[in-house]
Amino acid sequence: MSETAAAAQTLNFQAEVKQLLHLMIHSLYSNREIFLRELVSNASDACDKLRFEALDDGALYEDDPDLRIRIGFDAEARTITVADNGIGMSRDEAIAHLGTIAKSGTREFFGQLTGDQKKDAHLIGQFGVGFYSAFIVADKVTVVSRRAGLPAGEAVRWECSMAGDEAGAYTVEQVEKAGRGTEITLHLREGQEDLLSSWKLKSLIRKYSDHIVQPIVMKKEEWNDEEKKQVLTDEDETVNQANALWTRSRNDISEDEYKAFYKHVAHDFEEPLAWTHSRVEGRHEYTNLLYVPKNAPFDLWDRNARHGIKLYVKRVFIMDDAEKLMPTYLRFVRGVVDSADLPLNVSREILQESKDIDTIRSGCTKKVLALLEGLANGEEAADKEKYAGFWGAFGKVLKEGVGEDFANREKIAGLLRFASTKADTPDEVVSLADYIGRMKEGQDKIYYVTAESFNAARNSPHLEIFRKKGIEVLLLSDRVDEWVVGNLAEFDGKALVSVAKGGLDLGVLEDEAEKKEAEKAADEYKELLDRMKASLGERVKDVKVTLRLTDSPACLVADEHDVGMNLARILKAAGQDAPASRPILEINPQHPAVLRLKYEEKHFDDWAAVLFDQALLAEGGKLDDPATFVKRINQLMMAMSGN
Ligand SMILES: Nc1ncnc2c1ncn2[C@@H]1O[C@H](COP(=O)(O)OP(=O)(O)OP(=O)(O)O)[C@@H](O)[C@H]1O
Repeated sequence: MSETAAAAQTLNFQAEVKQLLHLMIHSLYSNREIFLRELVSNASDACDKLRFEALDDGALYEDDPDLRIRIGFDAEARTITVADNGIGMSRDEAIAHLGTIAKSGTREFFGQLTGDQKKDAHLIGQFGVGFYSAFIVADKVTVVSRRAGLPAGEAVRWECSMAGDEAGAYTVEQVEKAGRGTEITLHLREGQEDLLSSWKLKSLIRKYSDHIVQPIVMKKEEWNDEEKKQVLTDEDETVNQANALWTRSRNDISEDEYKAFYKHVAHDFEEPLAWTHSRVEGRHEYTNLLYVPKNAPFDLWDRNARHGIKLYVKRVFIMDDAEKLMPTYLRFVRGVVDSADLPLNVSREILQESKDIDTIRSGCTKKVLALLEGLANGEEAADKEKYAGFWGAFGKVLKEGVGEDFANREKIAGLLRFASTKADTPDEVVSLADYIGRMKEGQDKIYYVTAESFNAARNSPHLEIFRKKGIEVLLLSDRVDEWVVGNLAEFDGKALVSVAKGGLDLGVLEDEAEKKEAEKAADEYKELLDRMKASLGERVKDVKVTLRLTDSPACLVADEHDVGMNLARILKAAGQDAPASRPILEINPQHPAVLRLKYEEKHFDDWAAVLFDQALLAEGGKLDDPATFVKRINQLMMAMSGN
């Protein structure tokens, strides 16, 4: 190792770390006890990693094969130490892991902070507080760590001291450390003295870290008659249960234990929304304990975001973030899968190919969908409330499943919730089953409209006839909704039909008299339709008399097999080529503006263009040439006022 690396060096924190430290202290103070949970959680992960790496290289255990976490305190020095004999950190790793935040989406996360302590505390919880939570209770933190496999002389000492509540820099230097692993010493702030007690620390461990797989040991205390107080002995005692929670039977695990374990695996601050725990036997034997979080993580939409499943094989930790274990549309699920059959040396590459993994994934997917169904259809009001919460946080992600998971499509479709014309509010509360239950006598289709915003959907002219007849229409305004309807042709035998595509066929809901009227109008208006078509030229595929409108003069519809207008716009915005297709302009023969057009000579082309453009605007489209549109409107207004 070079001289410079060995000498103490002062390095600056990444700007975001400084910000996080500051926020942590100010926003999380009322949750100060979590620091112990976070440090123990990291220590446990470090032990897991060592156990896994040692599968290939047993020498990493050195002469210390029993993994454990040790917690101690020194009342005089006012310190608490959390030590593990896990994988440890090299100097470079300490700099990278403790001096920077490498998570994707970090900048976006900081952009969301508001300065309101309560809200920010919540956000920080979602971001993951981790190691830095030590600074809630300590104003100086010293980390001494040696990576397994490195010689005793190549350990690193990392230290950061806060001046007031600010810390801008830390020091690293090379030191000796006999045992591998990490020892973190917290120099407590004023007012934290209550933490310097065996009783207090033990109760925190039992409360937050009971489920940790490795033993958490502390020195035993004994009553000393001479000193008339409890004194520490040299004897160790294990404070936690120290067994893998998921291997225990469901009946033996309390709600609180499940919740505490969730916070560890998910690095979440909040309690989970729901969980499913089962042992699957048969061709493949595995245990899964899967949680649905309450809130979306800050990086839900980041393609490189971590996935939340930890894979174990026969209780040996294999990997975090095993993305193959959950389909992408369930990427918010957190938890553990422990397989009895996979080889211990399984790698990400092997997972990609493994049929066993496919089976486990499909089993886990079913479990999560069943869990969600249980909430969605639950008798208890609390379940429904939970499902509404789930939908608010993850509904958009679940929608992706309709196109992604063919085998479970109908099930996923059953879990979807939409806004509709029934309530005419943006709240997504209507299931397809609700919709079908409310269908009109003789109605055999599920109608929907897609638009870029809820208001554009709600006010779409295409809804006029539906509103008049009291037929419910789903109002879809998420981008992903186009993907949903593009992949979901029917539900429960009922076709999903866009109200803005193809010829409107209301089947038996159609009024015969109206139909006749329209046919008559089509004959009567044939000449006008032809003239308009000729005038609009390339902009339209056809011009027809409509059945859809009651109030508006015109609307645009896509031909049956063409890409819908909203989807075409989304594709265009995403830089993708939508197949070029022209819309059909439908005109309302009852409307005075249309009636008038029959007799228009001089300004016919302007009228036709304005009708087209306003139909385009009404359904959320953008004008190619807004200036000309405005000019035409002005000209027509002047013409009407006799100028
Ligand atoms: N006891 C430890 N032994 C070895 N490495 C550690 C230890 N504690 C922390 N680290 C390293 O520092 C990194 C950062 O820890 P930190 O707790 O801040 O975040 P995290 O655990 O990765 O994620 P989260 O913020 O979600 O908790 C860890 O990923 C790990 O690589």
